[in-house]
Amino acid sequence: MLDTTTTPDGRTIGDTVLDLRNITLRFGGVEAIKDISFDIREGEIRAIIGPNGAGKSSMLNVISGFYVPQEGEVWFRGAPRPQMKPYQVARQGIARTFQNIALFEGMSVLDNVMTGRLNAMKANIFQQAFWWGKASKEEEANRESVERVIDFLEIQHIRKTPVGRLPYGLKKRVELARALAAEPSLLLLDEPMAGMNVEEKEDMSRFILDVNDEFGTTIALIEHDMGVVMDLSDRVVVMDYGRKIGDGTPAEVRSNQDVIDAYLGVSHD
Ligand SMILES: Nc1ncnc2c1ncn2[C@@H]1O[C@H](COP(=O)(O)OP(=O)(O)OP(=O)(O)O)[C@@H](O)[C@H]1O
Repeated sequence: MLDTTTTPDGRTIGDTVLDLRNITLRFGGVEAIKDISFDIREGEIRAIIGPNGAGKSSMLNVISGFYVPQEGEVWFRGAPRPQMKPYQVARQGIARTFQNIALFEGMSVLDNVMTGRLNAMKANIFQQAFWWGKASKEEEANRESVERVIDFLEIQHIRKTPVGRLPYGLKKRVELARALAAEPSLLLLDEPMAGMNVEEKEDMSRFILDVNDEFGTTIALIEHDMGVVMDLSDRVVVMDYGRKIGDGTPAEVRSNQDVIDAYLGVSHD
C-alpha cells in the first residue's frame, strides 16, 4: 500500500525501504543491540543517534550485511532479506561510508571514486582485459556516472590529487563521492561530520541535503552533532545501551524524557 507524506520543505517520503524487526546482536556476552525495530522510508533522511557505545555502528553494520544478527529479521523492499554478504547487499543498492575514512591514500580522487563502481560492473575480467564490447560500454557508463558525482560534489579541481594530500573535510567528501558513484538507493553514512570544523560541517550538510533532493537517495546516518541531526533529519531513532529509547521527528525526540536522561547521563534500570 502506498503511504506517502510530504515534508515541510516539499519532499515526498514514501513506502518502507528497510524494515528492521526485533534485531538482537551479541558479541560473546555483550548485547550490542537488544530487540530493536524501526523502519527507513523511501526518500527520507533517517538519523540514528545515541551516546558512545549505544550500538549505532553495529546497527549500520547489520543493515550493510557486515554483521549478522542472532535474532530478528531485516526486510528490504517488502520481503525478508536472506543472509547476505556485504557485496550482495551493495548490489541491492545499499552503499555506505565509514566512521574512519577508508580510502586509498596513494590513489587519485578520480581513481578512488571509480572504485565505487566496482560492484556495478558486469563485464568479466577477460572482456575487460581485451576491452571488448560490454567492457568498453561499461567503462563509458562508469566514467559518466563518476564525472556526474565529481561535478555534483564540487571536487573537479582535485580529481588528480592523491587522496593522502587532501585536508580531512575533503577526504570525507571524496568518501561520499565514492559511495554515490555506486548510484545507491539507500546511502548509509557513519558519522559523516566527525572531526570537521563548522564550515566543513555546513558544506557536508548541504551536500547530504542536495543528494537526497536531487538524486532522491534515501539516507540513514549516524551523527553526534545534535544541531546537524535536528536540522537534517526527517526522523530520528535514539539508542542507548543497545536499546531503542526514542523514535520520531526531531521535535518529538527532543522532548522525550528518556532521551533527555540518556544525554544527561541519568542511568536506566
Ligand atoms: N566487533 C566487536 N566485538 C565485540 N564487541 C563489539 C564489537 N563491535 C562493537 N562492540 C560492542 O558493542 C557495543 C556497541 O558498540 P557500537 O560501536 O555499535 O556503538 P556506537 O553507538 O556506534 O558507539 P560510538 O558512538 O562510540 O561509535 C559496545 O559495547 C562495543 O564495545
